[in-house]
Amino acid sequence: KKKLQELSRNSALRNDGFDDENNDYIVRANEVWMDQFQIVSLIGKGSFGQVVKARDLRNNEDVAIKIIKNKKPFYNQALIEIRLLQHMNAKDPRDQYCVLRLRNWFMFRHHLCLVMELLSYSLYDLLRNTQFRGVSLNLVRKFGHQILTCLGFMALPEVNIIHCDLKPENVLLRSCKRSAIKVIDFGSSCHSNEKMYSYIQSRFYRSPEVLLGLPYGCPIDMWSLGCILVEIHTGEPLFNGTDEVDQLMKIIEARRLPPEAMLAQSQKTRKFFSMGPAPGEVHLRKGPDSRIGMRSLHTILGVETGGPQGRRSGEPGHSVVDYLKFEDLIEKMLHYDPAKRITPLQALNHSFFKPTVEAATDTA
Ligand SMILES: COc1ccc(N)cc1-c1cnc(N)c(C(=O)c2cccnc2)n1
Repeated sequence: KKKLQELSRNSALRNDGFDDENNDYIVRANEVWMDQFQIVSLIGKGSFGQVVKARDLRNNEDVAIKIIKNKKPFYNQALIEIRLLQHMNAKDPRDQYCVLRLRNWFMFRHHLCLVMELLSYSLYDLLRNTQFRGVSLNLVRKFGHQILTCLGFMALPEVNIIHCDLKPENVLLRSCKRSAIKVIDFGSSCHSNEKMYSYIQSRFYRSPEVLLGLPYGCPIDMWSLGCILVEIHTGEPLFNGTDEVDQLMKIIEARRLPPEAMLAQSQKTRKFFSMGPAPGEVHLRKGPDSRIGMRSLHTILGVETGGPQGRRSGEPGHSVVDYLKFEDLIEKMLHYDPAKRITPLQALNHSFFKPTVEAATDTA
């Protein structure tokens, strides 16, 4: 057995030559699997494995196949993703809540494979196509409404799932010609009452309660959404921390200090703050206290100065009134206290999503 392990470690003979040194399946274009799936091309790679575009010859449709790494931890996490996707798809039979559809799954050459509907580019790809200048407020409104519909569905008592990794890369256009989107990648997700990890969410989109190691729930996805909606309009991440401490510092610059109660409850406060002599007195460990509140949303969005970098000045749909509504919604999405943070259903009723007189009378 030792000899065989030695052999497989050193030689190219991994999984009979089907795998590379990262336990990823070696993707070969035009390969036909089980007389049904013809591999077309590689779409994306991640820690989980790879995603390929394929032709389902039996159902005559293009699909995306997520080929999970031939390694136990990735296999186990993918089984959770399958269970969550099946649960959500079953609760949304008419496909109304912008959740990725899982078509099928199977084992192939020791790789767990998830067959998914084929979507198009991600919001990150879209941002890149604007040279990171951002998309219009009207498009932000369309994307925001759909993602909130998805979060509202996930927060339903009979669904009760937290995404845990909402970011522009995980929101995909359904087709490159329309603004319809779907939320993907439930590989880090969990049921609200089955939380397994404390180290979750991609850093830029990580909520204060997760940064402070506090109990968390569905509101962590609302925090991420607040960061995402600002980013897709300005073109840049709202809080681009270089590490966890810097991440919270960047948040404090814009949102002032977290509530006393959250700091008192956190076991990680010392990581971010030094405590002053007076009770409740805190000082930032990194950077001067003077940075607190120095980067307001009002300025970042350019509410009264023609939008981000003044680039939207005079553009229809980008008036001060439009921006004041947008700023107010984001303020509520970025409440420190998860219990006070706006919920998806409340957000869907916010004035930012109400049609304006111009838009309503715009019969042109
Ligand atoms: C043509 O398809 C894509 C092109 C670009 C990007 N960024 C994603 C896709 C795409 C299309 N359909 C899908 N179902 C997926 C995924 O599910 C996916 C892609 C990368 C990582 N994780 C999931 N990804």
